[in-house]
Amino acid sequence: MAEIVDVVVIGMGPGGEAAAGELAEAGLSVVGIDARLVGGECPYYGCIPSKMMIRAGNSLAEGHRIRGLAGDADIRPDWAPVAERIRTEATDNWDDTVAVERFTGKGGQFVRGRGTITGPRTVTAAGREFTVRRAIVINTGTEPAVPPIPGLADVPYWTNREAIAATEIPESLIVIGGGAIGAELAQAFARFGTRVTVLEAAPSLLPPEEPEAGKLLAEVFDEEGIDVQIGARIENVHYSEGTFALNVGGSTLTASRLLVATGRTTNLGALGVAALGLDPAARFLTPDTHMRVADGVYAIGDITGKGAFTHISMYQGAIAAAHILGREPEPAQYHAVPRVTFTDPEIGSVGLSEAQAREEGLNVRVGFTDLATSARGWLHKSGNQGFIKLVEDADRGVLVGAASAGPTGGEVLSALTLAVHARIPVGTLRRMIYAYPTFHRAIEDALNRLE
Ligand SMILES: Cc1cc2nc3c(=O)[nH]c(=O)nc-3n(C[C@H](O)[C@H](O)[C@H](O)COP(=O)(O)OP(=O)(O)OC[C@H]3O[C@@H](n4cnc5c(N)ncnc54)[C@H](O)[C@@H]3O)c2cc1C
Ligand SMILES: NC(=O)c1ccc[n+]([C@@H]2O[C@H](COP(=O)([O-])OP(=O)(O)OC[C@H]3O[C@@H](n4cnc5c(N)ncnc54)[C@H](O)[C@@H]3O)[C@@H](O)[C@H]2O)c1
Repeated sequence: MAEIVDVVVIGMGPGGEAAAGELAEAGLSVVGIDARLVGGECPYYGCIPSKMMIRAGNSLAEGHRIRGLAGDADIRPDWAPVAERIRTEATDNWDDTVAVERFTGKGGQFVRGRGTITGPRTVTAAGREFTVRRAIVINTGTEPAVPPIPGLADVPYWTNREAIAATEIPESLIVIGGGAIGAELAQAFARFGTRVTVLEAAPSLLPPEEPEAGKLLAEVFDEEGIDVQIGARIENVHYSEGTFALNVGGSTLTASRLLVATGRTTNLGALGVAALGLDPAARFLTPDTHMRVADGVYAIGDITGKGAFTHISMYQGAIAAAHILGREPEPAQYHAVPRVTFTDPEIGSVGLSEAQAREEGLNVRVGFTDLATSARGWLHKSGNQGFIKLVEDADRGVLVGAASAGPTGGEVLSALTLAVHARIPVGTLRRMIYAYPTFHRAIEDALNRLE
């Protein structure tokens, strides 16, 4: 017999967990369903533990920068504290008891299992059937995508999940994919002494970002001894006795570990979206500005294809929860989505790239400045690589996109995100006073170079 509740949240990623908690606290009867861990990819296999690895790797890199700036240092990397921190502080040994209790403490009911939509208002999970009075919220996220390279499916490759859980540093690592995951993890492992090769099929690292970002990262990786092969065509993969062998462009590359970081995949068919009249073969669900994909059905997070970032999941979750509660949330806007790849230098960007702005037919002016030649970059010296790039819609006199690469590129991005989000006139940005000698003062230089 179906259990009648107000809301069912299928998948408890960051936005789903927050929305389910908010709805339960507001007094609705809420069932949260997750097949794996409450909180989703970010706390257990993504943002949080990967940034712990990166923080540790960056501290090693800073240690190496002592030479030439402040004397000498004897750096001996040790992965053990990183693995321990990830196990105990980040993931509770991949145990979500605290998150489950946080939700049930707000009055929610948690069901561990795979949720399937069986009708416009019904969901099944763990042998139970739920009928909703108000809403179904879909926050099922993504799974690592594995490309159809001959032999790959038969070898014990890592995805981000195994890489994050590594208790020992691999002697050598081949990373397939030089996107956000591949670039971040490649550099983190390399800084602990792993010999790393990155194979990227596109003509640059981080292909959706400005080409200057991919070029900069390739230069830095080269300086750090990371082998980067762009335009890579992997013919096949073999594995024998602890060694992976990849045939790439006529030569054979070997390593003790192989990380597949080639994007993400979804499975709307298995979720049962056909029962809602939606296309089960589609890759993403396309919500309206209040996150509805059908009457009484909301979708949030990576599954919406609006940017696979925790901040998008949280943003959309808050809108969906407010709408379900009958409030009038501001419609979702995506013209100023910020993103930061936490390599060193960090690569931050917001809004449109130059190429996207030109594709949209805008009258584009671009301002570019090299961070290393700014006052702060020059005095920072070692580790000062970076740039600011601004993309202006010259007809409206506002920035529609910007990129900020550098030691604190993600933090400098905040000013640029505000400018794009609030459509602040370029004239106003030019009249602003930029503190000397900050990294963000380079924004003023880039503004003066708009042409
Ligand atoms: C290595 C890595 C690093 C990252 N770093 C960052 C970062 O620094 N910053 C950032 O903003 N983003 C980062 N991301 C992306 C970020 O993790 C995701 O965008 C974020 O988790 C939001 O995803 P989501 O809300 O769609 O759900 P997810 O986090 O993907 O969670 C979905 C949940 O749904 C569950 N589920 C799926 N199907 C079902 C079903 N049928 N029934 C029940 N449960 C189901 C899953 O078990 C999972 O718990 C990173 C990702 C990775 C992999
Ligand atoms: N700091 C962050 O915010 C952060 C960090 C990690 C991940 N993420 C999110 O997670 C998503 C997934 O990350 P990802 O790195 O897996 O995906 P991605 O789409 O960012 O990068 C995948 C890369 O793999 C390449 N590729 C695909 N097939 C290939 C093949 N056969 N051979 C060689 N290269 C191939 C693609 O050209 C692409 O550059 C990202 O899009 C991002 O939104 C965010």
